[in-house]
Amino acid sequence: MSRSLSWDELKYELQPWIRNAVHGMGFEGMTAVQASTIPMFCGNKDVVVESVTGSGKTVAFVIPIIEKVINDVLNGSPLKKGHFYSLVISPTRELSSQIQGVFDAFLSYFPSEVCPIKSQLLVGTSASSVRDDINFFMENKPQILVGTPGRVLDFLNSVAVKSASCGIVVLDEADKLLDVGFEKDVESILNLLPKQRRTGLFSATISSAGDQIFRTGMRNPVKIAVKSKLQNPDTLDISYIVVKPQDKLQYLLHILTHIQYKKCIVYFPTCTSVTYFYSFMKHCLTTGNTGTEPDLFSLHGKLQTNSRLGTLSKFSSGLNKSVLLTTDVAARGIDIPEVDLVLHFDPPTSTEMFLHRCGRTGRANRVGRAITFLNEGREEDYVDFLEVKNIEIDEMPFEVNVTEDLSKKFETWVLEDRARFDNGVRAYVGFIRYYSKHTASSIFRLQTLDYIGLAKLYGLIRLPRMPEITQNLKNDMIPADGWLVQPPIDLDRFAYANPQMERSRQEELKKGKETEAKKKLKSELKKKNSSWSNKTTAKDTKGERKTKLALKRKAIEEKIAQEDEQNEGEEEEDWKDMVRRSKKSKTASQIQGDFSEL
Ligand SMILES: Nc1ncnc2c1ncn2[C@@H]1O[C@H](COP(=O)(O)OP(=O)(O)OP(=O)(O)O)[C@@H](O)[C@H]1O
Repeated sequence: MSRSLSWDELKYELQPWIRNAVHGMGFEGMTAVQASTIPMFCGNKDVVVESVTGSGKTVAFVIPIIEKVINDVLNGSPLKKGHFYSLVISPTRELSSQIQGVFDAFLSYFPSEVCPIKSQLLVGTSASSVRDDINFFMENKPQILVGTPGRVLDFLNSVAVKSASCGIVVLDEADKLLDVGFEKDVESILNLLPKQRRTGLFSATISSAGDQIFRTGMRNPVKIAVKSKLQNPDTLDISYIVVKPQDKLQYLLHILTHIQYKKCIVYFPTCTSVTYFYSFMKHCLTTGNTGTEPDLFSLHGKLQTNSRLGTLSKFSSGLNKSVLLTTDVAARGIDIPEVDLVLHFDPPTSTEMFLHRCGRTGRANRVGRAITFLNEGREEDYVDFLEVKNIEIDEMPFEVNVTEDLSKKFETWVLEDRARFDNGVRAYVGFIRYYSKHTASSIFRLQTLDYIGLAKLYGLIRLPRMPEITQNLKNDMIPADGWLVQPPIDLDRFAYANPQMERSRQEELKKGKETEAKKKLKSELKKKNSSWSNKTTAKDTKGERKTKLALKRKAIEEKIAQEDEQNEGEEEEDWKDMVRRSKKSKTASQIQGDFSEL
């Protein structure tokens, strides 16, 4: 998006009110992807569009959809009950809501006296059901629908909704939608739509969708790729910093409180790690009181839709320096112009996700910076790996001087509430599972992970028992009984701050102790019985030995008798002496044998 072209150069005649809209919205020129996509998609072509993050792909499909819908409204027969003209699918609720916002921004310029053009959002929320969506749809008669795959499919499956008039469909973040997880729903949606339709696939990383593209039922699609040699936008500066895992949080807090930025997004590996670090970071920032602390927000996929959308809107509109802690749920498509810093607490599991995360900044020709933390050791190879993939990355251009040691503060904070300890363990275990899913598996290896350093990063007081640790950490490196603090904590007395949770823990503890006592009693009884039976077996073996001895004695006596018969006149020997002699000779020969083998 380095150079913008005049809208006059567009090889398609836009409706006058759309020309007014683009200028009204401050889009003085068009971007390269808009210049190449709009004429194709407005003509009768199916399109597959790949262009770097923040290059204006949304407008590149919003204009053709509006053009077509208005054409249908003005020139076709009136839209029948339960019908709609177009559909946009995106992988997340946030992105769907954002896309609907772009439609509405354009449509606010449309002269409503002609005929109102409306859009409707279809995403799962606890506040509204599919039935509510259908009722709203029947009442408001929107021509344009935007939503996430699950809710769109449920909606289209209703008998009240008719898909026959849908003439244009867009899959935004198409590679994600065609990937496992969404692919089945998306395929079912496409099967419900008329075959004679226009289809557009859009993403910054569409090449990774591979053959899946051909399963979307497109007819001779035009591939539009707006790219330079690099996969990241020119205005986006990507750098890395190598740290010991246990120092990472100090570095993060230092960067967030010491460098210049307006809005920052920090990506964590899992929902649990977002919640966990959010609580501790909030604690650190509120007790820091240096006046440079940013406002902190958290967002992840396990939160209710309304709360997610609310957080995103507060983060976007806040006037203070703000930080959003999140997961990959907010990695694709989210467009918040003021975001000028992105931090990867850990690199994501795929290169595509790395590009999408970084691409939340440096959008639309604005300057942005993305920094990724790399754990000391093997992870440093990630730099070369990205360069091979045409992603330019340099060492972070400034020093971080961390003086404060957070470990004591973290330990005190964790010991205040057992729930924090539980969450820390959950976050740590979740991270290790996440780590095993890296596509660059020769770099991100479980075998070389610093399990103890990471446990310190997660504020753990004790290492959890998990196969990844026992298989990859040498026994002498595992601290006694897994304790990372000395003296060890009395876990029975480690309480939850929440009284209800503590009450049920106490009950469980009591029950556990009772079962333990019962078990002990049972095992003692078993021991008693088993020693009696052991005695019996001992008796048995004693008896057996006696019989064997008697047999042996009998054999010797017979032998003596035979020899006596043969050697008459020789002195009669006591059989006991003979036994002694034979035993002695056996031992002697044995010793001789042993020596000879030396
Ligand atoms: N012609 C234009 N001139 C200036 N800014 C534009 C233009 N078109 C779009 N923009 C702005 O560029 C920003 C990025 O646009 P958009 O969200 O569509 O990017 P994208 O290519 O879809 O990115 P991603 O791949 O991250 O989803 C938005 O803030 C949008 O308002």
